[in-house]
Amino acid sequence: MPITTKEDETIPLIVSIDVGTTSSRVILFNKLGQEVCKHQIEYSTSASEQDYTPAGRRRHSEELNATTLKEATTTTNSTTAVTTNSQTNGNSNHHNNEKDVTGPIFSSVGFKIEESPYLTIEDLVENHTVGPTLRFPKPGWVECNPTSILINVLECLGAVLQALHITNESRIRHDLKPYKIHCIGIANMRETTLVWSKKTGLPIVDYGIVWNDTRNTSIVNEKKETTDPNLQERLTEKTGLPLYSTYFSCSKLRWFLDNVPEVNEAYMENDLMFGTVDTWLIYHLTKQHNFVSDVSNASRTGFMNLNTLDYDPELLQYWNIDPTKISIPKIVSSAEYYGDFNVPDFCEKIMPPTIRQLLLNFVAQKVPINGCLGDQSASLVGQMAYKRGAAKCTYGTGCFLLYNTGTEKLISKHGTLTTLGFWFPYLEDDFNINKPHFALEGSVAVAGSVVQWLRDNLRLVARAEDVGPLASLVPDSGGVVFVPAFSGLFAPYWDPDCRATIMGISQFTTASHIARAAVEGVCFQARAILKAMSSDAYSESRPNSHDGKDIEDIDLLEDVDSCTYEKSVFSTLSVDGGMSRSDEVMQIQADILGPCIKVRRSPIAESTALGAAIAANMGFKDVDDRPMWKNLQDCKKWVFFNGIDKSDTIPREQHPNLKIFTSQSKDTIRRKHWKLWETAVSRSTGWLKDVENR
Ligand SMILES: Nc1ncnc2c1ncn2[C@@H]1O[C@H](COP(=O)(O)OP(=O)(O)O)[C@@H](O)[C@H]1O
Ligand SMILES: O=P(O)(O)OC[C@H](O)CO
Repeated sequence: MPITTKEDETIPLIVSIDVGTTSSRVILFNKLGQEVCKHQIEYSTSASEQDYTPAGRRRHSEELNATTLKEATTTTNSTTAVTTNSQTNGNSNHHNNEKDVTGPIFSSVGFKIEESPYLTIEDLVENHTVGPTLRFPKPGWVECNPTSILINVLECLGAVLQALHITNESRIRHDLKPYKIHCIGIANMRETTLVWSKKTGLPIVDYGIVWNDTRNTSIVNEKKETTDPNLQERLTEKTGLPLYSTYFSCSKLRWFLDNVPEVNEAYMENDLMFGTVDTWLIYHLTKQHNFVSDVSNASRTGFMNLNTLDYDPELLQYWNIDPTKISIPKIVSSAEYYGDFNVPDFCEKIMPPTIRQLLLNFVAQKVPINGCLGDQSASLVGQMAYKRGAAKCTYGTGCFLLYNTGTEKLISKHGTLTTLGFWFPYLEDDFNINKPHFALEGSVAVAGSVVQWLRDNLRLVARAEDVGPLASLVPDSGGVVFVPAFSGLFAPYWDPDCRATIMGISQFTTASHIARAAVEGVCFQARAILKAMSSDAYSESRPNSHDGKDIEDIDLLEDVDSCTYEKSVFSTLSVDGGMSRSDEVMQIQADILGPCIKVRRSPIAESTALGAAIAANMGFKDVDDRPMWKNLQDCKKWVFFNGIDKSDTIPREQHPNLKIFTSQSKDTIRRKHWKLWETAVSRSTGWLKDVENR
């Protein structure tokens, strides 16, 4: 039975659901932005089958268990202590009690392994077959299973609710306030294209096409060749996107319609529903079956006009999509009521009884899903980069750098794209913060996925976290350059025909050189994006020239005499995401960027999930209903400064988990390496076309 208590006798929490490309997680956040409880499921890659159950869950070795538990215990104590201190207005006795009660249960890492049996899909499903969540059926093809995504989310939520239930019982026994969940926010990988039936709600085929899939290369190449350049320019102005990349949903939906008879049949019978992962989740996780997409996700479909924030008939027509034959989700803001949480029937049947009961109790509590953001927008919010000029870079499966341009839509002249950052309409009109905010985005298709490739395909390392130490065994890559273009090259190069290359190998080359070159390949792309964005931002602020020179001819990142930390447009790069956890990788990034930019690793490990929680909080129209924070400033005060009013009381640099990386590289060597990278890129581009023409 759910525990019922009066509102002021509870401590508020927000649930965040974060569906990444290679993992799903559910996190409970408190007012300090701390992870009170978390459960994560990591997916397999097809090259690592023996490490996974047939359903695609990563197997946990004894060794991994031991490490996780050790980390869990350490994190538990410190996390709980800070939480209690603020929530009880500094009552230290209370604090000590609470620490004892929650100690064994709460952690920010891997409590699940400690607290509940590790369930596999095979255990859950009787007569159903659920394939792996992520699969790579052919070169360049990346598919996800929409049903598995839902089940993973429910399993994560169930596990978290189970821990919360046990904790609350214990807290009540010890005369402590129980926790209460107020709302749910969602962050999700973007562009991934799913199609399902209006009649049944079930996927038409058992896969969605993931954002980094390149099966649509010929579609985009043909479109590019046959489209008048004036029209190309107009469409890019409307969408902010380089439409002839394989990246966006429009050409993926076109591929579905052209190549999968079942999808085309559903389209002809008006039974086809299209959506990205946000839409799929909200559709099935709300009682009302609400069919919506938040603006940040919709802006990645290639169908949305950034000027109207609605679908554009010309764009739909361009991709030959008849809107009368297909259901396309309504575009809504990032923070509003989307519906009350529900468990879809087809998932409920296959959940184990205890988890099912916990989920159904949760349904009875009518918890609203109130916030949704594409994951990169979510981490922009979670890093508190609300204001124009703020930037962040997230190193997950891919790497995504977003630069907040405020309410103004900036179209890049240097290869980055324009996207919708976030829209929180219920906030008070304070410097337009309640208006849609735009961002310039530099997207790198391959970041953590090259680490997975080294681990699963080459078996150079046993775990992702071993890559940094392996790469830093050598001082440089020994002349090796790795262009990790598994899915073509995204920003700022935009070449769907590029494929990954490793150049400069000699007998001197070791595994460490390859690992280092792989990591550098990601960091060089981040540098290329920063160079492009600096030029865009600089041209905007000083449109004429840079000391008489043409901006195109200047690498602002190497303008070391005038471009000091203080002067540079991007003096600090705020980073987060899986790969940023490695000190070695971030030092390599700082060395590649040089002295104009320092790398600042966020104290908030899960910025993306926190961003979704913030959106959910701001989705309550009435400020008095917002369970944790009154507005974004209030949120920053609690999350960054422990609720202390004067934000300068605790300098940000002294935040315990914050780490700054500065360049240790020599100017001449750094510049030489950058030239080598540019040469390698130019030799890798157009590879597929060259191969086909032979
Ligand atoms: N310590 C580490 N060093 C290098 N790479 C890492 C490390 N930890 C995780 N990764 C990489 O980060 C990725 C996972 O990051 P995450 O932010 O969870 O991604 P996503 O949201 O795309 O699932 C994986 O591809 C993994 O290889
Ligand atoms: O899975 P991530 O975190 O690398 O994010 C995927 C992006 O949303 C794709 O655009």
